[in-house]
Amino acid sequence: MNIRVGIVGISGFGGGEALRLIASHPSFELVYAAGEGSAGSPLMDRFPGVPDKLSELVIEKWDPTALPKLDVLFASLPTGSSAEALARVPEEVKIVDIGGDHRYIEGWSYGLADVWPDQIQGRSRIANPGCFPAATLNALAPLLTQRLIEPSNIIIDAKTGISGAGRGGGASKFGYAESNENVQPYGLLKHVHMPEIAKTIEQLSGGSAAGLVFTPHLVPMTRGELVTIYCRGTATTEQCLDAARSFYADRPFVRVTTMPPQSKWANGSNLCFVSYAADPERNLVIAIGVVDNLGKGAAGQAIQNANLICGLPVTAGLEGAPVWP
Ligand SMILES: NC(=O)C1=CN([C@@H]2O[C@H](COP(=O)(O)OP(=O)(O)OC[C@H]3O[C@@H](n4cnc5c(N)ncnc54)[C@H](OP(=O)(O)O)[C@@H]3O)[C@@H](O)[C@H]2O)C=CC1
Ligand SMILES: CC(=O)N[C@@H](CCC(=O)OP(=O)(O)O)C(=O)O
Repeated sequence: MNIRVGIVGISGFGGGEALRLIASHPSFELVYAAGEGSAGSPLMDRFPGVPDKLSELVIEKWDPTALPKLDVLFASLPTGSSAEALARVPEEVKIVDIGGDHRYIEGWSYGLADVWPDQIQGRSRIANPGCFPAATLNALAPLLTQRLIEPSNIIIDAKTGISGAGRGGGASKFGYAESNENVQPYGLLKHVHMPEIAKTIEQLSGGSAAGLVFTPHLVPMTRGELVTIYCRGTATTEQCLDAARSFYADRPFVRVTTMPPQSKWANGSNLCFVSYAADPERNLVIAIGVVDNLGKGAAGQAIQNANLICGLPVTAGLEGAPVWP
């Protein structure tokens, strides 16, 4: 079965990763590529390694009212620039928005695909989670649903590869000289991912996430993301691991490990690794989550969501092993 798909924002990091995954997807056929500055370029010029079957495709100027016949559109536009245009996409075209404009917005389902796939199946407007929420919420979901931690006392310390900031334009602040051998905290106290993390914590636990603290750091790697989450609770390490093993028993993309996971384990894949260490006497639970920011953090989870809304096996096109080293 061929499902006709398009990508807007294909020249960017998220769009490019969606292209890579769709190129080898068993059911998706890429028939539409769009952008702004890249419009008019043959796909081959932007991505010289693109498979032959896609070599004729030319990037079009993004116009939601001039789409070819499409079943699914992946939108990978800068947050803040997709809401108005996506509202004009015909109703019959399903949308997965990789950007941040539709998270917890009426009419859109929050696509936390490993946690609540049943809330995604059958929908046609999916807001993909941000990259940090993807790593964080997958690690926390088993603990919150089993009431093993207090939802109101969670501190997230996150590290991300530079590609998390996107390809950017000429004014990009993430050149080699600034980023290499440098660690940079940012978004203190008010990062844009706080609301979606807090809302999901509250939804999963039924309690308040009022004390949430989240501090991301840019580290000098291309891809990858690791979150270390400090929580209050009296569960043991084994109880946390068991809760996660049973929560993710039939979820192919989340691996529960006893060893603390490393960012490289997930690179190039849609996998998420979670692990836990707890000391009941100190009322302390540490949860760790690892994703590839462009995989589970963006395009991988977007394909997973598209599989769910198209009624395909959830693993279709996502079975490739991570890249290592
Ligand atoms: N990078 C990551 O790890 C993650 C990113 N995201 C989100 O995904 C979205 C895309 O991010 P990312 O790929 O990193 O960003 P990039 O900056 O790499 O790419 C964004 C692309 O959007 C296109 N674009 C910008 N403005 C317009 C417009 N007006 N019309 C059409 N196309 C436009 C640009 O294409 P052109 O070259 O043609 O101008 C550009 O290539 C963002 O919302 C981001 O926050 C989410 C999770 C993780
Ligand atoms: C390194 C870096 O800048 N990362 C981005 C997260 C990318 C992402 O998930 O963005 P959206 O929520 O906009 O989709 C950030 O912290 O904002």
